[in-house]
This record gives sequence, C-alpha cells and structure tokens, in this order.
Amino acid sequence: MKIALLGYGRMGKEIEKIAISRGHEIVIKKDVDTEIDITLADVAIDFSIPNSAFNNISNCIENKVPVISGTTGWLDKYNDAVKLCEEKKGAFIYASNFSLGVNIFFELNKQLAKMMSNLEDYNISMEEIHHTKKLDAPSGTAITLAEGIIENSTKKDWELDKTTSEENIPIVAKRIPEVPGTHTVWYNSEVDSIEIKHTAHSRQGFALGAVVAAEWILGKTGVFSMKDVLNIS
Ligand SMILES: NC(=O)C1=CN([C@@H]2O[C@H](COP(=O)(O)OP(=O)(O)OC[C@H]3O[C@@H](n4cnc5c(N)ncnc54)[C@H](OP(=O)(O)O)[C@@H]3O)[C@@H](O)[C@H]2O)C=CC1
Ligand SMILES: O=C(O)C1=N[C@H](C(=O)O)C[C@H](O)C1
Repeated sequence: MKIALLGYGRMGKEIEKIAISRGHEIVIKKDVDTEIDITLADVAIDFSIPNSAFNNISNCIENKVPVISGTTGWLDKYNDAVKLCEEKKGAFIYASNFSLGVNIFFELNKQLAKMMSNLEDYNISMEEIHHTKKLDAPSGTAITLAEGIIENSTKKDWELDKTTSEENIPIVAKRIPEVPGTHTVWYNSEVDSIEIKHTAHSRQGFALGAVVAAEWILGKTGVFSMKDVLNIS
C-alpha cells in the first residue's frame, strides 16, 4: 500500500517503521500546513495536532482517500467528519487509541461499569498519565473510557482535575517525562478497592494498530471504529 503520513512526529515515525516492515511504502510525509496531492496515496494515516486533524481528514475524504486518524483533542468536529464521509461515500476511522490492549480494556471497562452501576458504596475515579509533550487533557483514551462508563451507569459526564464527584466521573491528568500512556479506573469503598489499569510500554502497540486499520479499510466505504477492525464483541 502507498501510505500518506499526515503528521511525522513521534507516532508518524513509529508508524513508518512498522508500515515498511509490513511491505508498505510511505509516499507522503506531511508535517506542516502545506498543500499536498493526497491522491498519490492509497490510504492516509493522520497523527498530527488537534488544530490540523479535521483539515487533514476532510482533504482525504474529499479526494476519496481512506483515512485513519489517531489525533486526539479535535472531537468537537468529529460529527462534521462523519457527515462529510457519508456525503462523499468516503472511508474513515477515528480511534482515541489503536492498541489491541486498550481496545480490550475499553470492553472490560464497560462490563465493569455495568456490574458496579447499582453498588452505591463505591466511588469511581480515573487517572491518565502521559509524557510532558502531550497537548490535550484529558487524553482521548480517558474520554473514551469515561463514555463507556456513562453508557453503562448513572454517571452524567466527566470532570477534569477533580478527585471526587457525586454525579460525574472525576479524571486526574498527570504529565511525567517519557510516559507513553497509562490509564486507571478505580472503584473505591470504605472496605476495599477495585482497580483496572492499562500501561503502554512503548508507542509500538498504537502504531501497529493504526497500520492494521489502514490495511483493513482499503476498498471499504463508511465510518468505522477499531471494534470493527479487531472484530471485538
Ligand atoms: N490514537 C492513538 O492510538 C494515539 C494517538 N496519539 C495522538 O496522536 C497525535 C500525535 O501524537 P505524537 O506523534 O506523539 O505528536 P507529535 O507532536 O510528535 O507529532 C505531531 C506532528 O504533527 C505535525 N503537524 C503540525 N501541523 C501539521 C499539519 N497541518 N499537518 C500534518 N502534521 C502537522 C507536528 O509538526 P510540528 O512539531 O512542526 O508542529 C508534529 O510533527 C496526538 O494528538 C496524540 O494524542 C498518540 C499516540 C497514540
Ligand atoms: O498523546 C499521546 O501520546 C497519546 N494519546 C492518545 C490519547 O490521548 O489517549 C493515546 C495514547 O494514550 C498516547
């Protein structure tokens, strides 16, 4: 496959290595807001910055190039991207986290939220830890986890930098040098605690998931998720 990398930072470079090792070719590396001929690529992978993700994705959809996006912090425009993709019969996947482990963790989190939903003695809280270069907080993964809990409990929303909350899910975001991404969900009561935690040891899992998604989407039209790619039920 001919791949366009929209964003050639930490993730772009990790994706390049994995894509080449799987026999693909990188035909575009875009790192600034310049015009590119996206039609040179069979598929595009966007890991850029919150302010550029929507333009990068729209350009691909307008030009009928399937696009995978892992950029976080731009989701106020997600529904516009979905609408454009449907209108133009394009192909698009956004995932806050492309790793297999986190996508299993998402399902575990929903199951646990369902089991805990009527147990009033437990207070829920979440923490995400990332490297100090991260632009957005809370992480996209933390938001997806919170949405999974909201769907399966009486919690209404999430709140950043709170440690406790009666009706919402408090999320603490910590920034520590070099941490690729650690997410924890706690249920604490007077007598005990339940904790589920995912720790990324490197960026390899995110990058592999993005390349697998790019391979999967070729020849398809529609808006998909990593659940479709990984066939997780
Ligand atoms: N979904 C997932 O699994 C994962 C998602 N992420 C997310 O991916 C994004 C990128 O992460 P990361 O690689 O660590 O960040 P980096 O800052 O290392 O890379 C982002 C790159 O995008 C470049 N860029 C700036 N403007 C544009 C533009 N208009 N078009 C294309 N590229 C541009 C930046 O260039 P410059 O530095 O010159 O501004 C930079 O090189 C973040 O939003 C992060 O949260 C990260 C890991 C996993
Ligand atoms: O910025 C990062 O590095 C990461 N961003 C994603 C997020 O916001 O959840 C995924 C991963 O945790 C790494």
